[in-house]
Amino acid sequence: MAEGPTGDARRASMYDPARDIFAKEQEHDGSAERDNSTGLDITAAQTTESSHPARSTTTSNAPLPTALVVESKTAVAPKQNEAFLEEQHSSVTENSSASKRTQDPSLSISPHSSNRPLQKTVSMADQTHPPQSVQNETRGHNGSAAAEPGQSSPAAKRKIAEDEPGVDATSRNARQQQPSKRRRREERPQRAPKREAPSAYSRRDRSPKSHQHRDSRDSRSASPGRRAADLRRSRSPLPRERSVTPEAEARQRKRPGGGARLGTTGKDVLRRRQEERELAQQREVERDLRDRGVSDVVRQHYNAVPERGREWRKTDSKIKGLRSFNNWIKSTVIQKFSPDEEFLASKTGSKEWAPEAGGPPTERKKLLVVDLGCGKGGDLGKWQQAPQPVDLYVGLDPAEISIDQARGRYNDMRNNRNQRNRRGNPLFHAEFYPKDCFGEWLGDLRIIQEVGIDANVGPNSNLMNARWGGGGFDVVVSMFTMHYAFESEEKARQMLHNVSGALKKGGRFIGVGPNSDVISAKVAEFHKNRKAQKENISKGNGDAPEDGEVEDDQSPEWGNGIYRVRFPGKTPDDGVFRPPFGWKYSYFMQEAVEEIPEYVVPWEAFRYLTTEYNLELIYRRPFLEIWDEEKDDPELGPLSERMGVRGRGGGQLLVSDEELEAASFYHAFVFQKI
Ligand SMILES: C[S@@+](CC[C@H](N)C(=O)[O-])C[C@H]1O[C@@H](n2cnc3c(N)ncnc32)[C@H](O)[C@@H]1O
Repeated sequence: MAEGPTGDARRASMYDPARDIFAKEQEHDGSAERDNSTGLDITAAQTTESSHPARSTTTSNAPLPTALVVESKTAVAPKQNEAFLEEQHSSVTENSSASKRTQDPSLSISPHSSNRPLQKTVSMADQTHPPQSVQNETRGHNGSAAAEPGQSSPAAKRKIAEDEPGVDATSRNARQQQPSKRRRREERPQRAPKREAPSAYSRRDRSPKSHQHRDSRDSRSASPGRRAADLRRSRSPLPRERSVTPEAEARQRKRPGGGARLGTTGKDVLRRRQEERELAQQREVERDLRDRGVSDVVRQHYNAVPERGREWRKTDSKIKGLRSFNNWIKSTVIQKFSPDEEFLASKTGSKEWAPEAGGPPTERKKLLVVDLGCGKGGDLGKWQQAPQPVDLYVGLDPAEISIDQARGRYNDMRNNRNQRNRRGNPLFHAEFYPKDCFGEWLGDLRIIQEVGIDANVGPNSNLMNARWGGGGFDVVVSMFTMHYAFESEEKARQMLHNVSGALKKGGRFIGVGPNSDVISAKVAEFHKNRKAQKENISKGNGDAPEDGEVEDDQSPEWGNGIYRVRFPGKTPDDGVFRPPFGWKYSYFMQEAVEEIPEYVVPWEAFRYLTTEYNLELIYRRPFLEIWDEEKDDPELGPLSERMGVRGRGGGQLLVSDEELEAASFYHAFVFQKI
């Protein structure tokens, strides 16, 4: 049996399994009520059509940068999506009165969504957005100063003095009566803790003017004077967490003896609250343990996958065709979507500089990239070849051994005498950390803080604080990792909070992963065939069933000699995964992974969630369509030959039919932070 939703975080617009909707929570009577302003109904009526996937998808009608708008003619999406995003659109506009928003902060809609219709359902083929130049902004800095390492407390030092041999009690008393130097020092107002120097990445100003200077501020090329000036600049503090609970307020108001004046009712209330708090803590611990169960399996699995080296992968691997194909797809999305508008504009001739024209690459603004689930660093080379040079690459993954291997790979690249890429760009700076990117906040990593991450994103974000916010990364990337986030709503939201928080406005979220349309179609087909089989048998046609042959508890499974997908339990007859979280299946692929648990990422639910985090879809394609569209591109075509996807000189495909079938399980997507 596939697991149901496991997240129970209290947030605006949580998935409500009882009613199969994303509903806003209203606290006034203690019960969750649906708020139509953003609620998303996935009712039975709407989903009846979804078992017939339509060749259409939805996209917002917000204008996009020309260079980044890529029209999809063929992305497959269940029709259900049209209905529920349509509903979302109408309910947002119906309820968008400013007065309502101000009265109830939980209903606040992001500046973007309140200024324009949030969603419109259109076929991607119909997309004709006017260009929009996403303005680079000067953003507020939210990096926080690191605390100084702790020193031993004055009390502890006094205790040591008391125990000092050779010091008699009288002189000790005398010493204690005199206000000691130490005491006087303690009584002086404390100075603010010393701030640590920000890294070169933390001060990257996003105003166009400062672009000219940005690279000179890089720690590796900055002049001492400039760096000193950088260090002198103060950071804006993170918005302080306010005491929001009644208990916290009560604590602040409390005066000596106040407790005695509390009546029995007051004490009962406090006791009840205390019990509630303890219960909530206990639930949190239980949830942590449960989540850690699956995460540990995944982490241990990837830690155990051997690193066999490039030569083996290119020659001896039984799935070398598939490896090459998947790598080419990743390179393709990196090449197409990592550059920013300014860089693309310069390539199309509206600016003078272009790498081919011989301008030094360091004059250009370089990219700051964070890779969620970087594995063993297999994509480092792809980033090194990115058209717009990368300044910083941060690789994160919960598998510590993989992180060590990624770091090793990067060090090998550094030790290579020829570090420059085909375009002459130097090797970027990279850092690697073990991190669960879907269960934890990325902002507790120092390098992420220094570049910039804004906690104030998502459905609960506060408009006032949002003005100051904004992450500092140009690109967040998730290559074959997001399916681990859909274990629960809480994890899916944590992932999006990290992604949106880390991205600056206009930044791109690039990913590849299993395509739920393929999974839904396979599951629906499985149930259809079984139904037909049962009907056939009950009509007396066909052979009598073997014991357990047409049992209800059978579940879908498919694949071929190199890959296999297997659901351990019941699946929806129509292939529509409701609720959208926790649908576990096992995935097996030759050499790459043994059977490990993954979770369906129901595309429409994911799309809906992204809108709550100001992420706008700009591209989505199944892998095989990417090949069809890009294989003859003047750069990507030859790249496919160099990468061993096809023979030299436009030769034949070196990927077997079984490998292509395995590749058809995946799609690529790109969102832009708006
Ligand atoms: C199939 S590998 C992909 C690795 C790499 N992105 C690539 O494309 O080669 C999946 C990776 O996701 C990582 N992963 C699993 N759970 C994760 C989590 N909670 N946060 C970040 N990464 C995770 C695994 O450790 C593993 O390295």
